[in-house]
Amino acid sequence: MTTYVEQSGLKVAAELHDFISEKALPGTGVAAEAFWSGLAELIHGKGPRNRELLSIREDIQAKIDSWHRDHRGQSHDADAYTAFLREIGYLVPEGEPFEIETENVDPEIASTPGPQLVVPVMNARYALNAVNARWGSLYDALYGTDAMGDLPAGREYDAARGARVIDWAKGFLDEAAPLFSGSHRDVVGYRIVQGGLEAEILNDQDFRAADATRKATDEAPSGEAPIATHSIALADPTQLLGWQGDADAPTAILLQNNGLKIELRIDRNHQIGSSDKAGVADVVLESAVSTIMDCEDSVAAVDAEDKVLAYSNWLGLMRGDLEESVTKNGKTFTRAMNPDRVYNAPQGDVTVKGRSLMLVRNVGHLMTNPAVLDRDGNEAGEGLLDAMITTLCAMHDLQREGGNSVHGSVYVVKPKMHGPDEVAFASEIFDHVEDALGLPRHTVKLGIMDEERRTSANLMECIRAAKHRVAFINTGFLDRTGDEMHTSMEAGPMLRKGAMKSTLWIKSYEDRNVDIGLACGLKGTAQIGKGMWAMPDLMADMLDQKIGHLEQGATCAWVPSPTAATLHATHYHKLNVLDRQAELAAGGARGKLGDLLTIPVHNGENWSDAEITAELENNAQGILGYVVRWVDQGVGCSKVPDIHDVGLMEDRATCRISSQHMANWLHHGVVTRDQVEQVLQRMAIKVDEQNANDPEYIPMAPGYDTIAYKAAQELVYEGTAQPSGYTEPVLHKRRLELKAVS
Ligand SMILES: CC(=O)SCCNC(=O)CCNC(=O)[C@H](O)C(C)(C)COP(=O)(O)OP(=O)(O)OC[C@H]1O[C@@H](n2cnc3c(N)ncnc32)[C@H](O)[C@@H]1OP(=O)(O)O
Ligand SMILES: O=CC(=O)O
Ligand SMILES: [Mg+2]
Repeated sequence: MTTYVEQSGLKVAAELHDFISEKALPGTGVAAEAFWSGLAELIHGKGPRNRELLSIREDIQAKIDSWHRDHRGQSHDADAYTAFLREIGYLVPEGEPFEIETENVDPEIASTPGPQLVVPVMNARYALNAVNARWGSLYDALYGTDAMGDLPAGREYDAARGARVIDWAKGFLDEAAPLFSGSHRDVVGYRIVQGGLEAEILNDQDFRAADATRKATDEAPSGEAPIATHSIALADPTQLLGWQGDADAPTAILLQNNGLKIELRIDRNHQIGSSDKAGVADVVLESAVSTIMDCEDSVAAVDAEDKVLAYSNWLGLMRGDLEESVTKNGKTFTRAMNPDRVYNAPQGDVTVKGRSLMLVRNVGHLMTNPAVLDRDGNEAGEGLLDAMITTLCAMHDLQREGGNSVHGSVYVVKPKMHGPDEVAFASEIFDHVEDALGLPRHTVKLGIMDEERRTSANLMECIRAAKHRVAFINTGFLDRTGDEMHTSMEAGPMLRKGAMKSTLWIKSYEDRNVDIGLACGLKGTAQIGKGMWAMPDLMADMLDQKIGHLEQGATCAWVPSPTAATLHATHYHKLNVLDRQAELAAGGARGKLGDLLTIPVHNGENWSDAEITAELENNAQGILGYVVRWVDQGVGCSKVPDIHDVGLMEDRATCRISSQHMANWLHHGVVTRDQVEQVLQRMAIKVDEQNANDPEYIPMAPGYDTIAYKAAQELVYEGTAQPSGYTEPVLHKRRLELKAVS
């Protein structure tokens, strides 16, 4: 039973009340009375509009459903469909061209293309790891993953594999920070001479003849024995930003390329450095330039207890004092936030950020939460709570030097908004929050997730609706795929999930997002981001493919882990995104609205029984593997093996896709309910096996009546009725049920 405290007409769960009064408010200068009355006004003042926007969603969806039912059996008339979407207000008129006017944006967002990490904020261990993932070891990322094509064979250090890592990394340095001539592979020592980097390379006679431009350090008179070494500068000497240690024997060298930093760590006593010609012990890359601390799809937060954990961790990150005791490989240590890094430089010391720039993802407009009840006893809008409380917590950062934002901004990512009115509403919420907390107007910057079809279709107007706040737009293609299916649920059976990647709508969606972002002046002020790499263990594939996001013009793209951030960072050294954006802008818009509105229903081909079963099994396994941890253990993001045993990142958005897909095929009779139930049961056995080593695991078979199993059934069987196809209502309800019985 939740104990509530009466406050300004609200009922606030006691643990949330204590958190706000004792932890979040002190030090902000905001009086308790001002906070609670501001929250009450927000909930009572904006709650009705919030509910109205949700009912507009339902109303529009009902009209689209009817249109498809009325046109069933006829060939699709794209013009009539588009006219209908305009008539019902799904498509709104586009206004005059404009440019965003967001101010005080930190360079990590405005002008430094690089990886963006996402992390469940309720997991302090991971969140701290994420904030420290601003810097990551390239050697470790290459050695410990399949990035070079294979995995390490055992736990002992494999020197041959180590040599391949070093060779890869030095080849990378030759591209990102080339020497005037020769290769980093041949360097036997680095030093700083007159503020410039000099790389020592062993002489050879041919080299001397071939390269008259090099600088010899101990040049021997002509005719005498060959000199031992000669020094070579960087091809672009301005790439050197600083160093640590003596100029003659630096311990670290800081380089920069395309706005991203690279640190060579030099230590001839280190296990790796001692066997390296140049004493290089590691190549450390600036990796997660920014990180989204996620209160949304990667967490399971259903009540005050959960929300307080999420808010406490965010507060600790904003105060800079979050710590967690971590036990790893038999050792226990305290994980805290890394300090900034200081280097020598010709013009004095250079300090660079040691931590990733943090954004916080609030929840969208849909859910409510029992942590606070309004004056009528209804649960408060969770998005309203997040807005007020995450901003309050971020005020601790605004009041200290050397924290997260050096420009006095708070970065909030707002997901799952449908169209410009909902974006305008989000901006109004933050107007209210700023007034209540005494913050200057537009302190809070907004990241707009372009992940619902009505937002993609009206993206320019969505950006205009928050033009003083927009700090990013991002193609959340996972939710977007779920919404694609739900919006056109009545149009017919959808393509197989894997085929969605090569559809016309998705290409147009990705292109248009960049086109519109550039046209609205985001370049140099705000991020244009792309989606998650959802296969955390397939790093070779990521290295191969994710550069595509930069080619598409994205200044950041999501990665699931620090290691992925380090590897993805190498892409930003290979391709200068700001140049690419200039090229794309000059080429004109590519994505077409007509293509965006094509519906990915299957084209009449006959799927074999085996294909249908494979599709069902894949989806069922993903749902069940995710739901068992969400409902039974409160884990909102998991790595779940698919039917090929590839670990996939599953969160609420991927669960939305799988459940909507199954619901769609069931709805259109591609499969029967019996077939679905058999597959769910078969996959439940498999998921039970996969979790056999987890002592806290609650098996689903042979009863198939656990709360988690029922959640999976409901997500599928009631899938067509879920608002926008979201999984939150079912997951929250079932998790609360589980919490109540345990
Ligand atoms: C559609 C969307 O909305 S996408 C956005 C939501 N998704 C996410 O946020 C994904 C975030 N990623 C994750 O949660 C995890 O990487 C998972 C669940 C995918 C995999 O987690 P695990 O199975 O525990 O990963 P694995 O065992 O390979 O690695 C664990 C180590 O990596 C670290 N790690 C993994 N993911 C992250 C992360 N996102 N941030 C920081 N550290 C991380 C952990 O701290 C841990 O290291 P430690 O022992 O030193 O603490
Ligand atoms: O939030 C991201 C997505 O892909 O959905
Ligand atoms: Mg999403």
